[in-house]
Amino acid sequence: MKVRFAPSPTGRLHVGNARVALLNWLWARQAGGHFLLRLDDTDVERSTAEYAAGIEEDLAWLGLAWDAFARQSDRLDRYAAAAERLKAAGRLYPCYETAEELELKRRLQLKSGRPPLYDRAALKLDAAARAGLEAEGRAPHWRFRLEHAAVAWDDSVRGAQRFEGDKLSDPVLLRADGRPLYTLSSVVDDLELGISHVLRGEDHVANTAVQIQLFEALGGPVPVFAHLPLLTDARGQGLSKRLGSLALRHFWEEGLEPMALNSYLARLGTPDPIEPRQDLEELVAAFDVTRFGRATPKYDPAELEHLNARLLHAMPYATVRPWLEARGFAGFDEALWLAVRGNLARRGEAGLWYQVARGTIRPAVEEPDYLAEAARLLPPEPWDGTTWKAWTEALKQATGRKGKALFLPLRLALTGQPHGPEMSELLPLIGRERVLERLAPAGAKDSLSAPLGGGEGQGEVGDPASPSGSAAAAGSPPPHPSPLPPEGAERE
Ligand SMILES: Nc1ncnc2c1ncn2[C@@H]1O[C@H](COP(=O)(O)OP(=O)(O)OP(=O)(O)O)[C@@H](O)[C@H]1O
Repeated sequence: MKVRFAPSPTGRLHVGNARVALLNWLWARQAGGHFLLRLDDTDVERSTAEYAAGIEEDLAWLGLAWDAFARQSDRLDRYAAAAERLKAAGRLYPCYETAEELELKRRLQLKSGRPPLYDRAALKLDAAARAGLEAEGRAPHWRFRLEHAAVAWDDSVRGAQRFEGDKLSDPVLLRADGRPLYTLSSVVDDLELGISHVLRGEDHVANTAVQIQLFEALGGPVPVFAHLPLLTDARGQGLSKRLGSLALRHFWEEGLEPMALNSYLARLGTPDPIEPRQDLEELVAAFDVTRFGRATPKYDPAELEHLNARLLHAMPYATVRPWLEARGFAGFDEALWLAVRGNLARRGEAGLWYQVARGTIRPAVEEPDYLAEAARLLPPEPWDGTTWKAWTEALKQATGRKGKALFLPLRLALTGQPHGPEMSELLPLIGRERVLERLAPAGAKDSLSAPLGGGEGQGEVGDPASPSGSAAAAGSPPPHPSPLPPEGAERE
């Protein structure tokens, strides 16, 4: 099996493109086949090298490595050779109508209630008429002469498909300047590069009917086709690379997990539940092209956010460790990761908890007298998961405080945040020395005026090695407290 993902480098990939890329990749991996990345860059006015590089960057971010690479602009001689074969076989014929003439014909057809099909007037021209038109300075464009027979295929997503050849217009394959159109270049590539399965958006269904005849005219095998409905945005609007809608690049700039997007796109449009998956291999094992339905799937940002958080909350330390190390979080060990991951909406927020447990923060000190009492009752080390309970129990006895009044000033002083991971887990990770410093920091009086959970120390908290445009990172946005236990609702 060999599949391909064939975007035009006319913009950055969007989630709809990513879905097609991912599903092709999964299909190939599951079958032990090959995945080709082909850049359809014959539209020289709109294709750019930057967009081509952007597509590679976006696919790399998703983790979709390609086994082979092709660029249509490198293969123009192949399309020209195929066109010559079609001409020799009488399947490609020259036409001389201008765009205005064609438009006029179209309008007349529509007015008289006929479908706007090309009337094949050019087929009736004899050699003298053609020579006359060329002498006028008209260069021909070339149309593929379709067989007026039924074209049918068994689509892996849509089921049985059938088009009548006489209800289709002979498509233009070569422009007047000799440049090939997509219909030709795509079929020549699929044939010559050995593509066995074509999975793409349903914007290509009508193309497929024509292309099947072209595959046959060029003497090659016809691939298996699968056409997926096009994804829309949350409001039901279509997506376009050219308009930059829902570009993948924004997802990675915002620090979204690529596996959250992969997990989402691999299930969207199927009746199966959308579950967070930590690696692509899990998605490969579960892939089944026949599960995808024909209804238009809507991209739901809230569902993706939720999935991203669920993915992080279950993420093994081994998965995140290289990323933590690359950011210079020395000593961000497994215990710390396990303590904080359940509070992350973005992995970049891990930097905040790194500073809480291993670095310095500006504690939000409220009620210094209470904190002084807390320091006095702080148990000696070694500490474990029971220390917090023992400490706060002693404080409760000594002060008569309970609930929010007992817990919140401690959390604020020790983490600088009103919310966060379980204090019983955090406390041993912060350690006695830091705890004492934070309960009675120098200049504590000044910090009383610091905004709650947002002291200036927050500026240092976060990712010490923020990516400078690196595609490898699941971004590192400025940290912000995660909405975890409601105030005063410590479960200790
Ligand atoms: N909204 C969408 N949902 C799912 N697949 C899509 C969507 N838009 C395009 N595709 C598919 O993505 C692949 C790449 O197509 P293409 O490069 O033409 O993208 P495009 O977004 O339609 O581009 P443009 O906006 O530049 O015309 C094709 O298989 C196409 O069918």
